[in-house]
Amino acid sequence: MMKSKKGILLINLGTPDSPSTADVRKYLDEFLSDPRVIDLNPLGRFFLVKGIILPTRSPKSAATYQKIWTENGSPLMHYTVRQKELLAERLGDDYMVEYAMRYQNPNIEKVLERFRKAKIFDIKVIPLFPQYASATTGSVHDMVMALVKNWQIIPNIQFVNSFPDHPIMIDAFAQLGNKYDLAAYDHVLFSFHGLPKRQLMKADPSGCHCQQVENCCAKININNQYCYSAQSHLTARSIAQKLNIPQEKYSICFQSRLGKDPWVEPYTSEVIARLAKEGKKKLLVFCPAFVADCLETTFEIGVEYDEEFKHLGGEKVQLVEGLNEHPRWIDALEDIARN
Ligand SMILES: C=CC1=C(C)c2cc3[nH]c(cc4nc(cc5[nH]c(cc1n2)c(C)c5CCC(=O)O)C(CCC(=O)O)=C4C)c(C)c3C=C
Ligand SMILES: [Fe+2]
Ligand SMILES: [Fe+2]
Repeated sequence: MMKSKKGILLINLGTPDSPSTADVRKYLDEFLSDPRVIDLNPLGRFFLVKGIILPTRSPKSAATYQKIWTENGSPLMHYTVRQKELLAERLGDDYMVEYAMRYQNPNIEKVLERFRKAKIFDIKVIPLFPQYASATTGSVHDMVMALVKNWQIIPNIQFVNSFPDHPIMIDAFAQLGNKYDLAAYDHVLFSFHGLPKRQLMKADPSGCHCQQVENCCAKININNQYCYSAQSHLTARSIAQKLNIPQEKYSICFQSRLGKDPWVEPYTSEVIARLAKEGKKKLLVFCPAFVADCLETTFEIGVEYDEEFKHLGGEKVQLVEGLNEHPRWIDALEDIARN
């Protein structure tokens, strides 16, 4: 067989084209209409998204996006582009590296067409989510499969599922943490993006482990190996171990709850309130569900939770910046791409 280049496709979640209310609404509409994200019946989802969430959340989210928007645009977009460029430099001429976003632009269909035009039919899809969730990685895989299913030559696609304890990525998070004097902080938080509890339970093939066994996420086993929460715990434990943070000095929590349904616990806001009540003054917060700074880290943790903690008597919530362009993270991406 002729040797052609190998394709590497990095895919992140997506971000609005601009921080205007109209563009944010368009983005939220596409995102929240995905049945893997709002996993209700189609009619229920339609009324919830179009009738309730979009009219109320679009202007509010747009105001927040305006605060985090930089001269380079959305941080999530900027760092995804840089990650693609830096990875391409590492991989050299044997590879064609592209990036796409699951929602909005650049869309996956257009980018897959670039591979087809370049006659590249050996493609590795790397969703930029260290922990698997049907709402993120699952949705990316679903979309790629739907798009290539009608191609004459169905490409040889390798789907990366997750990499919650990738040793080089863990090392990258640890190097970022080491920029701070850990001894100067009263407590360390590992705050992950949240997920509705029912979506966790759907990832348990036994139906009798997740949320039913005490400390169901404390160890990875056959029933929780694809559980977003169990994988998040694994990531946090691995970073804490690498940084020698004792168990009593760190907590794992989940942020960004949307709607009234129960989401994975404990909620970051409640953990922060408890720590303030216990008299803790300085918190260091890692956000290891994200490989780039974005609205959910820069604003929600770095601004909103900092203000909330101060209001409750604390002094500082210090956000550890995202992996972004860190060379050790690019090492990890290179390893994932090559192996
Ligand atoms: C890192 C993994 C992510 C999971 C899991 C996830 C699940 C999830 N998210 C929502 C709703 C929203 N998320 C929003 C922003 C957002 N989410 C992620 C990642 C995960 N989401 C990222 C990287 C971002 C930031 C994008 C950016 O442009 O910076 C938003 C939009 C912002 C806002 O209005 O708060 C919503 C809404 C649900 C419902 C969900 C699981 C079901
Ligand atoms: Fe999200
Ligand atoms: Fe669990």
